[in-house]
Amino acid sequence: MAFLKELAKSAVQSCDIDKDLYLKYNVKRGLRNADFSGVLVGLTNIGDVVGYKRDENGKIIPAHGELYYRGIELKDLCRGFQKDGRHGYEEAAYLLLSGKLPNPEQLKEFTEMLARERELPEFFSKNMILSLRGRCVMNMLARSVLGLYTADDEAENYSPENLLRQSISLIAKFPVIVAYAYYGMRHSYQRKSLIIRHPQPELSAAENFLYMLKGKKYTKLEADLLDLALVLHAEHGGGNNSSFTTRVVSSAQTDTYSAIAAALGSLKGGLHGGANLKVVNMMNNIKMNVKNWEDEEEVAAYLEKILRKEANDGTGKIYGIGHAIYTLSDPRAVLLKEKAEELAKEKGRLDEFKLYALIEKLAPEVFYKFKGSNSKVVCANVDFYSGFVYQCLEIPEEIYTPIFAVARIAGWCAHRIEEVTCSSRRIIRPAYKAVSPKLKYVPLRNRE
Ligand SMILES: CC(=O)SCCNC(=O)CCNC(=O)[C@H](O)C(C)(C)COP(=O)(O)OP(=O)(O)OC[C@H]1O[C@@H](n2cnc3c(N)ncnc32)[C@H](O)[C@@H]1OP(=O)(O)O
Ligand SMILES: O=C([O-])CC(=O)C(=O)O
Repeated sequence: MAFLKELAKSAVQSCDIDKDLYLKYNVKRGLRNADFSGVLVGLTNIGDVVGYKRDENGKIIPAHGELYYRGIELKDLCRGFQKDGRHGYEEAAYLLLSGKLPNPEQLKEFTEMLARERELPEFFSKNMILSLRGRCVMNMLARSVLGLYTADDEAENYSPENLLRQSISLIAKFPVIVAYAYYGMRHSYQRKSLIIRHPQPELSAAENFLYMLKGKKYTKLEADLLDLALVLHAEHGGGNNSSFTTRVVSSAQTDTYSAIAAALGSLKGGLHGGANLKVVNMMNNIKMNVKNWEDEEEVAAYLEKILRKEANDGTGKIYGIGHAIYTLSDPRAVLLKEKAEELAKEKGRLDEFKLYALIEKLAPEVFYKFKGSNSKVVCANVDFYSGFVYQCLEIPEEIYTPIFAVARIAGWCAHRIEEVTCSSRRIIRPAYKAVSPKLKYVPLRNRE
């Protein structure tokens, strides 16, 4: 232990870089400009995330968020399939992958192809169920994705048709693997029964996922809500951490499974997709420590305590709040909140919903007071309400972040195809300036 402690001290000392050096060399920390906008690093035809406007001098003007999948506004897409009374994830995935909305025949064929592709390769299925020990479903999913490489005879074929075939297969298999991995984890770590349900081809992606998790015990509203959550999480431009990871790894001309395993590692992070579970844990902490959930002063004081690193997990983060692009609102959080309220009423959890809504209202005010008037404009992001929705759906919390992956696999695949096939592609290789002094090599015998 003492040796490791010493080693860690030395590592930390030799890793630290003065913030002023970033200014001196004009390096954008986190690839973010001083006005909080992102450094432009790529072009895409897939998703467009709009979080602010600019005035004639180029200054950022906060605005309500808009999200477009292949040029179509997300809220219009959602209203479209909701109005028809059908599920929308298959349509969204088709749109993201192909660039166009499907006609009825194309949607039928694509849906049937997805349903067929849900079956896992037999050797893999048996092997996985028996050997998938692990405590983290995201990591189990990443390992399974790498395992699928072995089952794919065309794993290294980068033709557009093959990339699409692999994409459809992964979109179809992700929910199945997550359900099996969850039950495998529960079996090996919590000593509970191992439940294996076979995927049902006649069900939509959302229904089939609920079926594999809970059997037939789900309502129409629950399936509709999960479908909406999948559509809302399917894509978010090229710059979000996991899609950018997919693009960086894909730009080196590696295989689909390696690129997607890397994206999963990114999404798991607590500042990205992992925030949905962090929000639920934070809310549990708030519920325990705030006596009156309707008292604005008491709630605000506790949020300030979180920012001061004196409460919750001590990181100073209010999870589910803030976004790299959105300022006044995240359109996905707006759409999810609407439905979350409906669901909370049905489930008798309106008190909790109201506490979420109060925190959504108070967090930006508390944040500005704490950070000062030049701080960035923050709002609730998609992760703020999603965990609450999954709680209402009685989905185990171990798979909150995996659900994000089940949805985002469509966006990752679209970005991979764009990165690999685009005629203007180049390996992504930015520059790092070395700021450490040059030292002389000292022979081992002469060192202290
Ligand atoms: C699907 C998604 O990935 S949505 C995002 C999910 N993540 C979360 O909800 C975690 C909480 N939020 C955050 O950490 C951030 O808002 C992020 C990571 C989402 C966006 O980050 P950025 O746009 O890079 O903002 P950045 O982290 O530079 O924030 C600027 C400052 O505000 C602070 N800040 C931003 N959001 C928060 C927050 N929710 N709580 C506390 N402080 C925050 C940062 O710590 C930073 O402070 P500093 O200048 O003193 O270092
Ligand atoms: O865009 C981001 O930085 C994070 C996000 O909301 C997402 O990936 O859905």
